[in-house]
Amino acid sequence: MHSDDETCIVADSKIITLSLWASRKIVFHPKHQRSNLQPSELVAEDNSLYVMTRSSQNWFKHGVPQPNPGEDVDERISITLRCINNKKTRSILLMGDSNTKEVKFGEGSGTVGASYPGRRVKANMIKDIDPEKCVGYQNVFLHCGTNDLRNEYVTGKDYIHKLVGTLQSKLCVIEQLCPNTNVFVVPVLPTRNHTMNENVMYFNKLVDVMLNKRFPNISFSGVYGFLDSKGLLDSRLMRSNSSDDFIHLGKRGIAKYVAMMKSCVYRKVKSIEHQKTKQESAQVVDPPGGS
Ligand SMILES: O=C(O)CCC(=O)C(=O)O
Ligand SMILES: [Fe+2]
Repeated sequence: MHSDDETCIVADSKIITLSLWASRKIVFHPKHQRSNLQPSELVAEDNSLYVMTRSSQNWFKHGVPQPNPGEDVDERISITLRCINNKKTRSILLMGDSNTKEVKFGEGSGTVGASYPGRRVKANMIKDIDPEKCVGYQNVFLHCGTNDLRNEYVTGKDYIHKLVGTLQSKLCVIEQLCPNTNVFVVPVLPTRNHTMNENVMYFNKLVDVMLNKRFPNISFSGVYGFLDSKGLLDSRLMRSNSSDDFIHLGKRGIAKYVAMMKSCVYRKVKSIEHQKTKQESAQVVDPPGGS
């Protein structure tokens, strides 16, 4: 039993298997204990195709059971087609509020660019983060927005502690579903509203502590280049056409945000490659069987 979950397989792609010459049973087993999914199976007939989603690989293992000893079965061949992208180590899923809406993935000017394929998924509040959407991406950016921290919602420090608890439980599920994905939590960008900023800073501080304690591999950085000398969101990075919008990034701000994401991914990919090379050369140097 196995999953087709190699990192080079494109996240939203289909995996297609063509069966020829004979039929076989294909079995599917859930991979995670916490999931309430049931095992299932299908018969792949001669001259048929069956299709699996890439993300189903994160939930199920599949396989073709061996014939019983002495059982006489016709020969079968299967051909499996997968969509591969060699830039996959740089694939990005960006999940966040309206401030991430203008981040455009794809090719051409004003986009993230073809070297970093990906997509943006809306999550206006922390409760809207959908861990299943992260599967298949090598890099996930969770952009915590200000919606949860609106002055009218924040009833006190307990409320902010609870929010961080919700974020922690979302991260636990992401960790389980996508153990090999690099996760980046982007701190909430301070705004130009002082009262809101107090809540933002308190939330960011708690998230920092929670990540250090529970998820030491998750990166949490990227805000400070967006602030002016007073610690407020730099007005030059904001939308210029509306004076009462004290939250949203404009074109320049979005470009800076995209550059920040790309540099986070680039540095992470390089450090993973570096670690791998170090491990490989250690294996070459080590005498077989150890000392
Ligand atoms: O032969 C089959 O139907 C399964 C093939 C398969 O799982 C694979 O090639 O990854
Ligand atoms: Fe497979």
